[in-house]
Amino acid sequence: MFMKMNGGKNMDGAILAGIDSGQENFEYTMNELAALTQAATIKPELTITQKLDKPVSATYFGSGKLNEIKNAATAKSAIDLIINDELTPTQLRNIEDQTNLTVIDRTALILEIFARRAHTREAKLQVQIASLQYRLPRLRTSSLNRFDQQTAGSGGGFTSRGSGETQMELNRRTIQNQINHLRHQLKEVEQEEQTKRKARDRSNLKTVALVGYTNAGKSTTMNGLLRLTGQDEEKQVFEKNMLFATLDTSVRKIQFADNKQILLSDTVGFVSSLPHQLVEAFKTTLSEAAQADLLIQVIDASDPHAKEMVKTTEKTLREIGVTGIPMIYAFNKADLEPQLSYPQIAGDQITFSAQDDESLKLLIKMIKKTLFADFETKTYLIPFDEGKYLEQLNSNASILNTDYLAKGTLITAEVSPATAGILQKFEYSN
Ligand SMILES: Nc1nc2c(ncn2[C@@H]2O[C@H](COP(=O)(O)OP(=O)(O)OP(=O)(O)O)[C@@H](O)[C@H]2O)c(=O)[nH]1
Ligand SMILES: [Mg+2]
Repeated sequence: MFMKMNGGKNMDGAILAGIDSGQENFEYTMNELAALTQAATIKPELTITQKLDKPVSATYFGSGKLNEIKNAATAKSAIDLIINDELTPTQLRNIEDQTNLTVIDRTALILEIFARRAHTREAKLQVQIASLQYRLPRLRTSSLNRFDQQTAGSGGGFTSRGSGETQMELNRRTIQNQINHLRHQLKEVEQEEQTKRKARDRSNLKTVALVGYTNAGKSTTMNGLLRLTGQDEEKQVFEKNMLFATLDTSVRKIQFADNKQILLSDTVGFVSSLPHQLVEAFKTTLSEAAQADLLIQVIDASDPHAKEMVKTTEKTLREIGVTGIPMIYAFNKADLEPQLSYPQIAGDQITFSAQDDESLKLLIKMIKKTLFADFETKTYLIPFDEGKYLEQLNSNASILNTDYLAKGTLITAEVSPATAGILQKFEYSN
């Protein structure tokens, strides 16, 4: 695992480098790389970029640029080189040979952060598989050996290498076996999750999924909604100012004051160019959103790159097959932007703060309006000996009025199409 000998107190320094081939969001992805670097507790010392139409196939950067990087690293006492792209195994090896730095590409960096943040068994297995998958073609890429090699089981580690050809073959086979073994375990865990999911589906509740960029405030929104609707504190999820605080999916039932209920899920956040190994390994976790009736895309409105983040989120959603689900665009952290007035709704957008109750109430209103548009107001006369239907209404529907007549209870409520179907025989007309 990538653990610092000093316990992370004096962070390693790194040179950040990338190729600018005219892509429109280059600067944004370099900034994001710096944030990811910090999330892996490495200190970005200096950023070096090269304008090139496409990377040099053997060494990624041109040789002059590699020299510049090497000299800069010496001047800054940096020992890591973090590159804004996924490198080929050859590029990785060549750059390490030429610079004597530990080369960490964007994929390895994100994998490392995920490895550190994974808490649930499912997330741990998913990260381990993705990490091994990344390592497999790169087994002999490096001659530097700064990181512990006992990583195969724990899922982390930027690099790994064998001492010779035979050792390498052995490593390769071992890793492949390990991947197979972990996949098998993951399947079992996923099946358990699947069973839970099926039970939830049977409950027939509308489901809402929070999606969006990492650190946008999804978990804070979830916790705010839970608190406001009086759910137990233990139902709260983990929220923190760091990239990829959440790596698993939490689903909670929420009952509003008018008895309407939903299932709300909070899950992994996105980042630009999420490594394909991770998308693959996390598919089941991510696909929670695919089953939702409504998506709430949480956006950090205080981030200057909010627009790009929306694009990234939508691209990732398409990649994991989440399309055609109604979406609320929730522009969060409005409290940090003095020029924004909040809470405020415009069409399918809300400007709000997940830490502000008035905001959350307005969000609830919006959720209800979208999800329960097909609810109808009906009046029923339920005979006294059919009490179970009355109970059902009282616990599931928003009751607008109740009266007691000689023949039974006269009750007016807002009901779902399903409930309306069941209660049709009691419908009251005067
Ligand atoms: N000022 C302010 N900070 C907020 C608001 N909402 C969330 N935050 C902060 O933003 C940080 C990230 O919040 P999370 O809820 O953990 O973000 P997330 O989207 O779940 O992030 P990941 O789990 O990493 O994908 C935390 O430090 C929150 O306290 C808000 O409305 N205003
Ligand atoms: Mg979260």
